[in-house]
Order: sequence, then structure tokens, then C-alpha cells
Amino acid sequence: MSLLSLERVSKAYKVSVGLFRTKSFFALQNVSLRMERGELLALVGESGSGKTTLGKLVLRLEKPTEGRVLFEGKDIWSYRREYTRKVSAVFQDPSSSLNPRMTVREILEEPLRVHGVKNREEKILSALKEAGLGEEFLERRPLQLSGGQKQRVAIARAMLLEPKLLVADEPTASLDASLRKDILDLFLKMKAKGVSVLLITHDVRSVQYCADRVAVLYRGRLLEWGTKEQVLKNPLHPYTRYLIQNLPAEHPSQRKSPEITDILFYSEAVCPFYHLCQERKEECLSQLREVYVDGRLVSCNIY
Ligand SMILES: Nc1ncnc2c1ncn2[C@@H]1O[C@H](COP(=O)(O)OP(=O)(O)OP(=O)(O)O)[C@@H](O)[C@H]1O
Repeated sequence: MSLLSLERVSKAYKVSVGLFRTKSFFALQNVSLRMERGELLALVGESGSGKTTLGKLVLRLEKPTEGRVLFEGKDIWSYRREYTRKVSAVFQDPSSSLNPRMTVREILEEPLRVHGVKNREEKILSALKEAGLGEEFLERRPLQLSGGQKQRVAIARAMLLEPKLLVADEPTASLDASLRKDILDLFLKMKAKGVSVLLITHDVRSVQYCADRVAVLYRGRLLEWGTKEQVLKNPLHPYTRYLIQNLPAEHPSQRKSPEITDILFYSEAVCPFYHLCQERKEECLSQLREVYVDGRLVSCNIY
């Protein structure tokens, strides 16, 4: 049994299309995906592809419009409060997720108190150490910490209740490149202890560094899902190939190729990549086939 499974999950939001009219907009459509224990799955895609929406569904911050999310075989909505012990989260901006009035000790103590955990001091010290911070940080407040240190505190807090799954939504996006690797190393350390990590990112280089498997989202659809080697070294979906070929250079001064996010278009085609695809067929307007090629999923009619 997988640790986490998404079964044909869709999420629609109501958006205004006139003064008194609304329309359903699918941020996610028909997504099926699994995660195993101790796996680091990277969810990649450009801005607006539905990554955060998927993370929110897994964290029970939103309910799916269609489909189910299962954790250890059970619908996540059938769990009581214990779900928040099993699944925790780290977000992009630690400044907004840490209460500025609390000390690091208070921040770390809160979840333990809420869940009635004993030996709190011992657990706080050990989580802080695991996250690469010393005891001297305990009495500091978020304003006295650097961005990287704040993110370490957020990770320590997320790990305190010994979750089985960590959802990390763009956890390194607000950090310098040099700090990114340190944070990704913390995730690798957790993985080595059997924790599964769902890493939501638009940064393919982070994925290259630490992922086991990769899922590629585009406009709410899961277009490819396989091992890192399969998806990054030998991408099959024309969109994944585009994404990898057009990776922006690491240094901004060397970036020239336009990112696909610059191209705005709205299409009724079932395949969200239809208008940019060099290999499109007429059937891509009306259907999108999901096939498994060597164990990797590709949603594309050319296979
Ligand atoms: N509450 C909401 N109401 C209406 N539309 C929404 C809502 N939340 C998200 N969306 C839309 O759903 C789509 C997917 O958003 P989401 O935040 O999941 O994308 P993302 O891949 O995480 O993007 P980013 O990397 O920019 O955070 C976007 O077009 C967004 O505008």
C-alpha cells in the first residue's frame, strides 16, 4: 500500500467572468499519483500549473472537487486531528509562517503542547540540532534570524511530531543558491530516516539534486511522472522536453531563452500543451491518453 495516493483528483475554483457570472476553473484535473515511504517526490511545473493546489489538497487545506486523496489507504478526510501529526508542511516564506512575537523555543513547543507530547525540552533540542541550529537560538525571535535560519526553524517545527510525510512548498525559493543546498540536504537527511518528502518546486536543478521521482504538472494536468533519471535524462512528453531544454541559465546575466510562462493563451484543447506542441495531432483537441512507458506515466497521444 502506498503512503499517499491521489485518485483522479480535480480541484475547481469559481472565477468571475462578468458582473454576475462565474465559471469553474480547474486548477487540477484528473490527477492520479502515488508516493511511497521514504521517497522524495518532486512536483515541478511553472507558475500556475497547480503545484500549490495539489499541496493544499494533501495538507487538507482544500477539499477536492472530484476524486480522493488516500493516506496509508484511507481517505485523508476520515482521519481526525492525528492527520496533522502524520503530515506536516514547510512553506516558501518562513517569515510569514513563524509568529514574530514568539521565541524559537515557544515556536517549537507549540505543536508539542497542542498534541500533549511529553519530554518537550529534549525533543525541541534534538529537532533544533537536526535542523543545524544550536541551543543559542532558543531565546531568539524570528526577526533576529536570517532567512536560512528561519527556514531551519520552520523545518525543525515540521519535524517535531515525527511526521511520515513532509510537504515542502517552494522551501528554497526565498533563499540564496548557497543556502538552497543546505536546506535540500536537510530533506535528504529526513528521507534517510524514512520520512517521505513532497517537494513542490519550479527549480529543476533542485530536483536534479535530490529527487527520487518527478511529477510534471502543466495547467493542472499531470503530464509525466517517473524516476528522476527517466523524466530528466530522457523526457518523453514534449512539454517536459521543452521545460528541460529551456532551463534558464543559473546566472541571470546568461538567461536568454523565453520561459514558457511568458506565453499566455487559452485553449479549449484537452491537451494543455496543444498550441505549443510540435508533435500535436488532431485527436489532442478532444482526448489525452495516459500511457505507461517503461513504468513511467506519460499523458500524451503520441505514445
Ligand atoms: N482560491 C483560488 N481561487 C481561484 N483560482 C485559484 C485559487 N487558488 C489557485 N487558483 C488558480 O489555480 C491555478 C493554480 O494555482 P497554484 O497556486 O496551484 O499554482 P502553482 O503551480 O503553485 O503556481 P506558483 O508556482 O505561482 O505558486 C492558478 O491559475 C491560480 O490562479
